Amino acid sequence: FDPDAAPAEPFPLFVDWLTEALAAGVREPHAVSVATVDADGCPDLRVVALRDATEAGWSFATRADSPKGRQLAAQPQAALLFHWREQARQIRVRGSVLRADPETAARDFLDRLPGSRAANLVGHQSEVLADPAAFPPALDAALARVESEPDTVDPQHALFTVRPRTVEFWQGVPNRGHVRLRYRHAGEAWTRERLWP
Ligand SMILES: Cc1cc2nc3c(=O)[nH]c(=O)nc-3n(C[C@H](O)[C@H](O)[C@H](O)COP(=O)(O)O)c2cc1C
Repeated sequence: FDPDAAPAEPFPLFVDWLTEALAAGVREPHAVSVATVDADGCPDLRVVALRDATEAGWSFATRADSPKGRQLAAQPQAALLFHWREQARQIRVRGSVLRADPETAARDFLDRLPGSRAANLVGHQSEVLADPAAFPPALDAALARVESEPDTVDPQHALFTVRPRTVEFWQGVPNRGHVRLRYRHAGEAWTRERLWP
């Protein structure tokens, strides 16, 4: 990784690194950790699937009524972390979070495979499952609904975009002289700065 040859903005570098991760055989490079904070300021963290990435930001989908959905409604800030172990690389993104309009979220929902839509429609994400036997019939009912009403959209399906304020590209180096390049959005333009390892 030659930071002096890096582009002026972070998004093209993300695309380069993602392309290289796929070529290097990184498994599930689109799995990304998302950090949010709860009402007490306590961090929360989980993995989600990256749905899209553009100049405007990094997007993922979840239920609006899940803990992360509620945390983002109250405090629309998040951090993302990609860790590509095979390449000793990580990418850190921090920024404000924007929820997509219902039409965009509906398109994202209908783009999914039937099994994924059914699993979403079951709902109750992260609620206590007092009786595990309650899940299979709930999933079967949701699958039947997806089959009989294929245009059904889960109103709780939400698409969130993290709009980057900082993006850091971290390349591990065996001698510990890890190469770090941080992009910082300052006003209209991006600033690039090297960081001590
Ligand atoms: C590889 C992987 C991908 C995942 N993708 C998603 C996802 O795209 N959306 C989602 O809501 N949960 C996803 N999950 C489950 C979340 O990690 C988490 O368990 C769930 O969303 C509940 O989080 P919450 O209680 O913080 O809201 C994924 C888990 C893994 C391991």
